[in-house]
Amino acid sequence: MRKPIIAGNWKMNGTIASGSILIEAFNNVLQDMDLSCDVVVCPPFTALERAVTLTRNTAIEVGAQTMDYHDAGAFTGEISPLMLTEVGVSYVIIGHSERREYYGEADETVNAKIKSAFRHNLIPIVCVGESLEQREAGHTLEWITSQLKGALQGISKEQVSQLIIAYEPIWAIGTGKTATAAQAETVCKSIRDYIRSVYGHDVSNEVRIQYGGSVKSDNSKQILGQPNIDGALVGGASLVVDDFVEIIKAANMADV
Ligand SMILES: O=C[C@H](O)COP(=O)(O)O
Repeated sequence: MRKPIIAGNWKMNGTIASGSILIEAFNNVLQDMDLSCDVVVCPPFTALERAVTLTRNTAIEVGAQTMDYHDAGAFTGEISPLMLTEVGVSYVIIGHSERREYYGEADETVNAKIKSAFRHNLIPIVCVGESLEQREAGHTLEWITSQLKGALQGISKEQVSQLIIAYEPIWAIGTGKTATAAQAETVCKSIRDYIRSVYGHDVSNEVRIQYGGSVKSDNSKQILGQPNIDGALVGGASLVVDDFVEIIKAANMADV
């Protein structure tokens, strides 16, 4: 039985003040709910410390949107895993398609970041996903498998069972064009099959796989009801209290 996990990726949005208001609003609603899923918010770096303070003793955990894989050094502009753990962050998104596209993050970097995250007890949320061209050319599964192979090189079975894989088709991110529940399930199942083939049955049963890409309150129930989808990585809708709460409610009801 895998516990669903809903993570809100705020991307480069908001301020410390607006993020605090959002978290307080989530807290107000979630404290009265009987939560059976994990809830994570991933604000921009500058708002992380406040987010950790505001979520102390609540059901909400805090994640970062990326990090460097070095512990320290001459890496101007970067944030290290040590800096994240000092602030009290528990999760880190790694290899988001926007990082891959705009900042040249390759599978080798993603792999180094996952290893670094585990060295510092951060739980990685590892993103994979195909472009529209790849989907239309029928290369989706092959591409996702190659991304996973590169990302998970040298990662132990135990670590694979602890990380989160987020399947995010690039064409569905921020476009309002969601993958159908069936399309998302097909890819998430094939991810689980791949994990089974390399790491065995137990690991594949334990690893949690999220779907991300225009998840909203009105499509979350169907997506989260799929047998191989254990949660969602939510962008835009995670900035709207009612929408994010509805998605959490859908995960709470999902029979995974
Ligand atoms: O990390 C989140 C994803 O990129 C999805 O973003 P979106 O829900 O705005 O499409």
